[in-house]
Amino acid sequence: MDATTVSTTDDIWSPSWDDPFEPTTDRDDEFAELTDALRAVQEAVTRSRPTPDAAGRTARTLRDLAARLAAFEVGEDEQISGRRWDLAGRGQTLTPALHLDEVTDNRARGRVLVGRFHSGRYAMNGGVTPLIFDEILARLANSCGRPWARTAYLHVNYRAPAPLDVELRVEAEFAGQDGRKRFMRGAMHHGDVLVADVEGLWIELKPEQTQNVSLAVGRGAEENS
Ligand SMILES: CCCCCCCCCCCC(=O)SCCNC(=O)CCNC(=O)[C@H](O)C(C)(C)COP(=O)(O)OP(=O)(O)OC[C@H]1O[C@@H](n2cnc3c(N)ncnc32)[C@H](O)[C@@H]1OP(=O)(O)O
Repeated sequence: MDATTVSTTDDIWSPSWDDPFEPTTDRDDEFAELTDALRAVQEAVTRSRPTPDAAGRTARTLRDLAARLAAFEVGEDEQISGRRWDLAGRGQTLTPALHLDEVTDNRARGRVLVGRFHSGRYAMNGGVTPLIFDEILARLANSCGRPWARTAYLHVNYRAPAPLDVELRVEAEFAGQDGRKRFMRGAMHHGDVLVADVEGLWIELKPEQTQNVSLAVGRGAEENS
């Protein structure tokens, strides 16, 4: 490991901003297991063609599980999902689980395997490619103590269909900085085949931009009523 290379341990994935989203302390493997199980359900539902009776029974079981978890509901700043920086996929299931192998000051690389849940037809859905790029580029843009920045754009070029159920390599590069603007680049490969590449812009947030946008929108609606 050279001087600029960082390991994929918890402290690296701790975000650099001031608290409210401080990584959760209950780093139980059971939550990782729960996320994996949810991914398995997503995949199984997608792959299946159940009878109406089986679909109905499964739906009732899933609703029952949702009701049981509702008893543990917390605010977004307290939830675990999306904040398990140590896990591939951060404990969320919107994006395919990205395994990050390396993040340095200016480069990141990882691997991802996409199942049928994220399929368009026989290949990865076109909307999923930006999700994966956003994940790795954002990690790099916001890593190594840099103040928090938000995606301004992602320009994705689709070069070849991305096959399912095989490992895809994903790379990101910190291409340059101009004031608050951070220019990012990335690429996705299957073997030697370039599947997609991307250019992205991240903008460092001003303090007032770190507020809860949804709350601000809610307040605006109340004031206008
Ligand atoms: C404590 C709790 C923490 C909490 C922290 C919470 C962080 C949440 C982060 C979540 C991460 C995400 O999921 S991000 C989700 C997806 N992204 C978003 O929702 C972003 C929505 N957009 C925005 O919020 C805003 O547009 C920003 C922040 C990106 C930029 O707005 P701004 O700060 O007013 O910037 P502005 O002055 O207009 O522009 C600055 C410079 O960037 C350039 N610029 C701006 N946008 C673009 C663009 N799309 N394409 C080209 N260039 C652009 C401008 O020309 C200018 O260049 P020059 O004139 O200086 O040369």
